[in-house]
Amino acid sequence: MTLSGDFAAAMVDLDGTMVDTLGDFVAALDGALDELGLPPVSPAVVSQLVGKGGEHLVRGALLAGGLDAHSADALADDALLRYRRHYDEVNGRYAKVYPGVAEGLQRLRDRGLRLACVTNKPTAPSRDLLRITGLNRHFDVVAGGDRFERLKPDPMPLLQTCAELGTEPARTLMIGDSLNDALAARAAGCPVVLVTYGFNHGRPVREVDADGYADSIDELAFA
Ligand SMILES: O=C(O)COP(=O)(O)O
Ligand SMILES: [Mg+2]
Repeated sequence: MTLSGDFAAAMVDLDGTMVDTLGDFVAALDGALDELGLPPVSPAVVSQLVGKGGEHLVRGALLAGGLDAHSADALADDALLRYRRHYDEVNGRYAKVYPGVAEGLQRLRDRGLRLACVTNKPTAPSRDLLRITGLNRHFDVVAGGDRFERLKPDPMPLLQTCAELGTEPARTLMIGDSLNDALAARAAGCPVVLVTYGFNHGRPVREVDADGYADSIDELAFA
């Protein structure tokens, strides 16, 4: 797809946009659930829970495992700690970079855009995953969810990242895979393109209001 505008930078989401991390999420959740004596959750359920941060993922997995809301809330903090420990262990093991990502990021850089990774995943595992996949060399900034008071879909992570990049939101393209990214971008005043292969909370991504949709980051062209 072709974008028109004078872009100074791009903010790129991580899970579902650059890297298919479903296998890592499933393995880490299963490790935590097993310690708690709970059954594993299916990848299909996990894929609908990804993108809104670890708290949302773990609570959703507990509910999907049959716990009622009260029991899920009571277990949530403990389960989250176990999940994060397992995630750090498996981070990158089952992850796959989507086709066209490395090439697409290189093309954005060749156009002179500065790049930031803006994800609801915490910063440390995000940096590790970008290093493991070799994508880290493209990024000036890696902004994980723990750096901000509020996660996407709040515009705060995008606005603060634009400030760090020194770019105006209107000239900073958001590339994401979900409603979460699109809502954050709209509220921040950033143009937004959604990739068509990601998670989007289990819903068709073209239902989401965005400036465009791309089958790969490498497909992005500029007028
Ligand atoms: O939910 C998460 O932990 C991360 O999701 P995101 O990289 O798509 O923001
Ligand atoms: Mg995502």
